[in-house]
Amino acid sequence: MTDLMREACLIDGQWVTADQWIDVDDPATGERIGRVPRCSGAQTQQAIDAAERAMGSWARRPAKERAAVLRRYFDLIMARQDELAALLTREQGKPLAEARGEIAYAAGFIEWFGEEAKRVYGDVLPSHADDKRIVVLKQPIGVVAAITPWNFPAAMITRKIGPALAAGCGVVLKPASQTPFTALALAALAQEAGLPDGLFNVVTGSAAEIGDVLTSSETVRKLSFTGSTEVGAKLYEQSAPSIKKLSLELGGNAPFIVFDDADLDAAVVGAIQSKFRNAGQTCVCANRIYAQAGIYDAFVEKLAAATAKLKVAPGTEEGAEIGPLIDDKAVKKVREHIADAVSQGASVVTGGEPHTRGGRFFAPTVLSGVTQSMLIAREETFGPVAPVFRFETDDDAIAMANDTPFGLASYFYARDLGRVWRVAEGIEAGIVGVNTGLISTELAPFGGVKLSGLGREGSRYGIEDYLEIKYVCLSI
Ligand SMILES: NC(=O)c1ccc[n+]([C@@H]2O[C@H](COP(=O)([O-])OP(=O)(O)OC[C@H]3O[C@@H](n4cnc5c(N)ncnc54)[C@H](O)[C@@H]3O)[C@@H](O)[C@H]2O)c1
Ligand SMILES: O=C[C@H](O)CS(=O)(=O)O
Repeated sequence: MTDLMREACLIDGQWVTADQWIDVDDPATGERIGRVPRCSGAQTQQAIDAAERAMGSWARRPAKERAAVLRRYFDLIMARQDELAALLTREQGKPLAEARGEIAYAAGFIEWFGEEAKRVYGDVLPSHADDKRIVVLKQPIGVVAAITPWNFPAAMITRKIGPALAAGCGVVLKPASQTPFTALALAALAQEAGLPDGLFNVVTGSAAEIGDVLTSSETVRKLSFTGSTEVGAKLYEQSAPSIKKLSLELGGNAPFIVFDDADLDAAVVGAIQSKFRNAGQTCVCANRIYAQAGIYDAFVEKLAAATAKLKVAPGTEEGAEIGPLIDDKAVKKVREHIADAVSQGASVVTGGEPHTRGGRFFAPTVLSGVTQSMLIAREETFGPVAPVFRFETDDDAIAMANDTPFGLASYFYARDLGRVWRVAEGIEAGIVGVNTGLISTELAPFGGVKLSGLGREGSRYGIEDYLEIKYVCLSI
């Protein structure tokens, strides 16, 4: 059975190391769990060259054959779900139940795009002359560079390699240095599934050094990045000279609106699910909760009561619901947001302090009396803090929700049909959850507008970004 714990990188089908190493720690304990190579720029270039060599024959294989390999890959990931989840929790910290869910979600992208491989259709279009025929081909875009974040160490990877491999592309992946082991385990299983040597490469190391090689390479035709808007903008700029096709899944600042006709108990469940998943460390977490004046006090009371019941514990502990934050910097940002809000008049209804477990554990928190002028309204907290703002009218709610340069996810609870349509159409976001706090599925187009990014991942739309359209004009 394939060994999943790899302290080496995969380049051209070989597991390689480097002269220098990067330590990886367990966010729940701070203890070192292993190390990964600090790959060089030259090794990154070797990975690009390997991906280019391997993709030729892979793309020429019938789609049905590529699909069969991806199906085997899906089956292998699901067969090792528990071990992969345990590895993911050790390096990222999320509760084991959430990690198992992420592994299934991640495998879903491999399954979905394995099937989509067989449905990459071209066109024959009505011609402009009787001696001409117009044919449209769809072909793999070329070598893909993928750079991924630490908060979903499996799903953010397969959301990229799934469509890339299905389209016939070669891939070089740079995972986050905080969570490399899940990526390397996925690479080991890809080898077992039968992906050709060199088609899928994983390099760990200095983000800037590896990023420079990936963005400046003219062999790399596509960059798919998930992470902060700040880094995304930098990579966008670095990619410009080589005119790459980019997918950017960036930061968010999701509004969660509760109208006075909402089912309050359902809204509380949805707010808890959206806000506290992964201890608030997801790009689609409710970052600002707006409650209409007439139900504000009742909603805050219900939300605080449910929040106070959440179990804070290491992800491996039975019943854990809120794991540790990823690092000390994350704890510092949460504390800054709370302190700034309280200094401007907000109140801590529950939580508000680091958890008694110490380390990177933070008590799930509800703030009331929050206003748009506070840091927590303008920045992505990326932690377990639920700030509740009061609003009067529907127009006020839409205006406050849109008062951000971001536009990834948004949520609202209401039952009036006209209100649902007006708000869903008025919110500036790529994703709108109506009477639900959970929107994540490989079957839907995931992505943002404004500073939250470019492109969509998942769904039948997700493979288009890994294809080029070729117009063939036939003279007959
Ligand atoms: N839109 C989405 O789907 C989505 C999903 C998850 C996370 N995110 C966002 O990601 C952020 C948190 O994740 P993070 O802290 O890992 O983000 P980050 O931007 O710091 O890092 C993301 C990845 O980019 C790499 N990186 C950093 N600087 C780089 C550089 N100069 N050149 C090349 N690569 C570089 C990192 O090593 C990591 O692999 C949040 O803003 C969150 O909203 C967005
Ligand atoms: O952090 C953002 C991820 O995209 C989370 S999910 O895909 O919505 O689960």
